Amino acid sequence: MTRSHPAPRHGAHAGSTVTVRAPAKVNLHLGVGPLRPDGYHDVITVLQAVSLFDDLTATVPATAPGTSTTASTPTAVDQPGSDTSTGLEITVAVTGEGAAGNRPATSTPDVSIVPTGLDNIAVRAAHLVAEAAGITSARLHLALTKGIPVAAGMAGGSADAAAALVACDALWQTGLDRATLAELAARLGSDVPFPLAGGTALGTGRGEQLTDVLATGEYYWVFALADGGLSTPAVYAEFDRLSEGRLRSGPTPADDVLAALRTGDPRQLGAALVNDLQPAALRLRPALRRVLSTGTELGAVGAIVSGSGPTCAFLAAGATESIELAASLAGMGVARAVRRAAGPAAGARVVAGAGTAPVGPTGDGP
Ligand SMILES: C[C@](O)(CO)[C@H](O)COP(=O)(O)OP(=O)(O)OC[C@H]1O[C@@H](n2ccc(N)nc2=O)[C@H](O)[C@@H]1O
Ligand SMILES: Nc1ncnc2c1ncn2[C@@H]1O[C@H](COP(=O)(O)OP(=O)(O)OP(=O)(O)O)[C@@H](O)[C@H]1O
Repeated sequence: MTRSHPAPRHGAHAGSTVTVRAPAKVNLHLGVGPLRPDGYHDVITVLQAVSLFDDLTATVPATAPGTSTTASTPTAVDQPGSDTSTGLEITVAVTGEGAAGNRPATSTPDVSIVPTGLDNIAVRAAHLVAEAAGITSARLHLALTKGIPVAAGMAGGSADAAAALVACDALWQTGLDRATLAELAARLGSDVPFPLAGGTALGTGRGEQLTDVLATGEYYWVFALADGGLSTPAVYAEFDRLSEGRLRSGPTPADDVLAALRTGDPRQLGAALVNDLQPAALRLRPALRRVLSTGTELGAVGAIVSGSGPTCAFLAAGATESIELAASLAGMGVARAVRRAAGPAAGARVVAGAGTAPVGPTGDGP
């Protein structure tokens, strides 16, 4: 069965709106196996959601796409874009990290800009929800407020995709269950199921198969953001180049990180952090070596490239130490910007509009 514009009785009349907040991630362990025939790598990874967020507001526009205006703060930059490739008419506006014109002059434009057409992963997510629910015609405006740096190894696009899945499900009242949303998420990208779930989880397969892990404690992170982004496929390709000729079996298991998470001791976790993509990221961005050593010298109990980079993640011994570390790191001038965050944070959830749920205590940052 197909439906045209979702009917008012479903709550998706013009002006209906829902805002979903989704978290960034850091890989506490990223073991990478050899290249598979399908172009992916088997991984064993432990992911933690941290309190850097993207907010996605999905609205049924009151006016025709292209003529709608978007609310923005005086300093924000909007990128109106339109996807009308199907019966879905979707416009996108971006403010914050990755909005065009709002990035440092030295950044690489192709990976650091958030696209606003069908190539925006949130738009693709909306298409998947419509398809799963049998909706063939609808108008939608997606306003992204990005707090997660773009192409930075923190799964910002994946967070937006997870947010769009939850937002469209709520806005269109499609009633898709969590397992179906997780399945759609895995089709969008290896990292997408995780920001849907949040918390701390073990990822296997290409990273999309998640299992809960027993984790105690709260962890205080400091992130050193870099100018420009790194392309995830390029970092994996560099990983392949570096491992060429070496006999490699499967990805390294995450036992040390899992044991540390059970104790809740940040020092133990800091010593156990592993990222098999780090040598590749450092090869592509040699300057990150200095960022990592600076954080360690300033007292971080763990220092690692986040995912495919170029963000560097530092684990602090506690909340106070994270404030001191962030201030010192910012003062050293080795990073474009420094952000503090706590983990684990909650997964993608409605924070305003239909079905608003209260924001949890770990959901709003340190
Ligand atoms: C580096 C990580 O962020 C760690 O969590 C993820 O592995 C990347 O996940 P992602 O950005 O969602 O990646 P996808 O969109 O699924 O894949 C993009 C590209 O990254 C490479 N890729 C990704 C995941 C994986 N397990 N092996 C890969 O080789 C492939 O070249 C793929 O074409
Ligand atoms: N909503 C979006 N937000 C950010 N980037 C997007 C979005 N949609 C598409 N992209 C594209 O995806 C690319 C990767 O961006 P993203 O911020 O997800 O990188 P990442 O955090 O390094 O990814 P990961 O950690 O999952 O490998 C960008 O270069 C951008 O062109």
